[in-house]
Amino acid sequence: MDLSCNKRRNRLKSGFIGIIGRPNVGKSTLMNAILGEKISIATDKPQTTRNSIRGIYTRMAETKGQDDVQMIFIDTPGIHKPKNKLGSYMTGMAVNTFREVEVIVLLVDDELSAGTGDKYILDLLREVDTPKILVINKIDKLEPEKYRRIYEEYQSLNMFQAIFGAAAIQGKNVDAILKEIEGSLEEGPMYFPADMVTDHPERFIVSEIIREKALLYLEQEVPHGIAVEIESYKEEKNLTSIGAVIYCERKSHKGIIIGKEGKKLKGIGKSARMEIEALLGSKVFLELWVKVKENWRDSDFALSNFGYDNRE
Ligand SMILES: Nc1nc2c(ncn2[C@@H]2O[C@H](COP(=O)(O)OP(=O)(O)OP(=O)(O)O)[C@@H](O)[C@H]2O)c(=O)[nH]1
Repeated sequence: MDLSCNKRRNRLKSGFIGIIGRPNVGKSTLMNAILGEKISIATDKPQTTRNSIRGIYTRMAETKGQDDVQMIFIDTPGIHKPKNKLGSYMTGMAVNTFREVEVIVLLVDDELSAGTGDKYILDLLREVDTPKILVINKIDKLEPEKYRRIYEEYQSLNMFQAIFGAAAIQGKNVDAILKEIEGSLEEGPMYFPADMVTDHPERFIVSEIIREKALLYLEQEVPHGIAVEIESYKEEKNLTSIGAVIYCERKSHKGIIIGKEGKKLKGIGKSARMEIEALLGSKVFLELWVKVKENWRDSDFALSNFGYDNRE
């Protein structure tokens, strides 16, 4: 009898997966559905995600003979034709991601012929031979006929090893997507401990929550020229004190963010605080300031200052 097989550990399949797609298509929502935790912020305003955020999905096999799996997801910034330096930075980061990952998951929610910018992404994708999976997201609100058209249009490109319909917001078909990804992974190392869901420090997630709340509260006329910087972060027994600055590009925006009698800023602070308290599991004292930094999206200095510098 071969006793050695009793000691044999399950095989581990692991790898990096890039979730890509046009702004607002549901990438963050899909990643959150996979991870079951809120790692990446999701709003209905495009270009919400600026940094590549890693989410780590680990599944340890329940029975012998099954594989253990670790998938490290990279939630890339919305890709679009660059209009300024921040735009170039975001696109540059996304293209680098295509080359580094084991699998690319492209999310779409419309027909290519709708001219929504997916063509631009496809052109970039053609440059790499990484395996690609297509996810047609938001099927909960797509007419079946339209879904069929999107499906056929993408299928005719012969670029994808599999095409799925999904409703990330309901977690619909997420398991099937995971299974397909798993099929493309090879035996590899355990990159992160099994209980880790992100390699980003809590501070960063906190700043993203504040940015999300600010975007949700702001009027249409304030563009995406806001950034959040955590100035102080002090953890005490049952209280975390956080001081953060919301930077905007124009003086007139500052007034909008603060609102009449400071009401808007208070609202942003309150909803951010409640979510941060849930994240940290402690009481939070959150102080917010608003400062103007003109044209920060076109300034190399400000970009690297806010952590958006991709030059090694
Ligand atoms: N109806 C419907 N809405 C969805 C679905 N998935 C995402 N959304 C919504 O679409 C909006 C954008 O979702 P995000 O996950 O922030 O999109 P994103 O692609 O990460 O956006 P960027 O960060 O701008 O690149 C949010 O309002 C989501 O709630 C879905 O399956 N169905």
